Amino acid sequence: MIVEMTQVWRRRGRRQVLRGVDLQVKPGSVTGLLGPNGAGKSTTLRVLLGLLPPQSGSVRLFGEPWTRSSLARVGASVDGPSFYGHLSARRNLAVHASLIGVDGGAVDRALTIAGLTDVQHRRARTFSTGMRSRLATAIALLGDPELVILDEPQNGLDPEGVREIRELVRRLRSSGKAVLFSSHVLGEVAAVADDVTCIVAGRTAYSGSLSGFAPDGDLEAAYFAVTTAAQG
Ligand SMILES: Nc1ncnc2c1ncn2[C@@H]1O[C@H](COP(=O)(O)OP(=O)(O)OP(=O)(O)O)[C@@H](O)[C@H]1O
Repeated sequence: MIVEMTQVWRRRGRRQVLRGVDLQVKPGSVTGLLGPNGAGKSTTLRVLLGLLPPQSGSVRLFGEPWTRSSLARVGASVDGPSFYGHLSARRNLAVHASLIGVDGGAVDRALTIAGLTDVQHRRARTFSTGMRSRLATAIALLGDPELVILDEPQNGLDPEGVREIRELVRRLRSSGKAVLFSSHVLGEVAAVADDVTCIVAGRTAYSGSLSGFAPDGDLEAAYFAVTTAAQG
């Protein structure tokens, strides 16, 4: 397993936000993280990235107990796009590449996989929301990570942007990477995910294959059935 979280608990302020999160990500697969607003999806991703230590439970990455050094094999975009608006996409990537010590070849590979080669010389501040989202993902890809984590990548995108993210996620999978992304866009989860984890009120209500979650292909009906039952 690339990710194996078992019975993770975590408070934020006085609230017990996570109260039993189980999450698995298999090699080379795409996992969609679902759940209502405030269910704990972002908190779960933050625990995985070591931004918030778990109070209890176990977090394993790449088959071993979590360590900070294992994050070298993870690329993440969890806090929205962050880059220098006055620099081109290419220069932004070059700055990040030198920070993490990878060569110019990594910049070209990240531009290609994020679908930004044609606009690489444009200043980032002129980018649409969709292009910004792909630039953030390109930055996450620089270190050639085995696991890519995206927090609500479709957020605020128009239909074309949503389609570009779908194609990007598929390219990531075809290049052998595992992808974990949170989303409220059920149609996109249905279109790209192999597996689904659904968190409701801080607990995992379902974790397994997409086809097991929605055997008849109706992800919306399955989502409401699982979230209603878990809120019980
Ligand atoms: N910095 C913080 N301090 C205190 N509480 C927080 C903080 N961040 C989030 N929370 C609370 O933790 C709970 C879970 O938030 P989280 O962002 O993990 O949920 P989410 O499933 O990602 O939600 P959404 O779908 O709205 O993004 C919410 O009740 C939220 O108010």
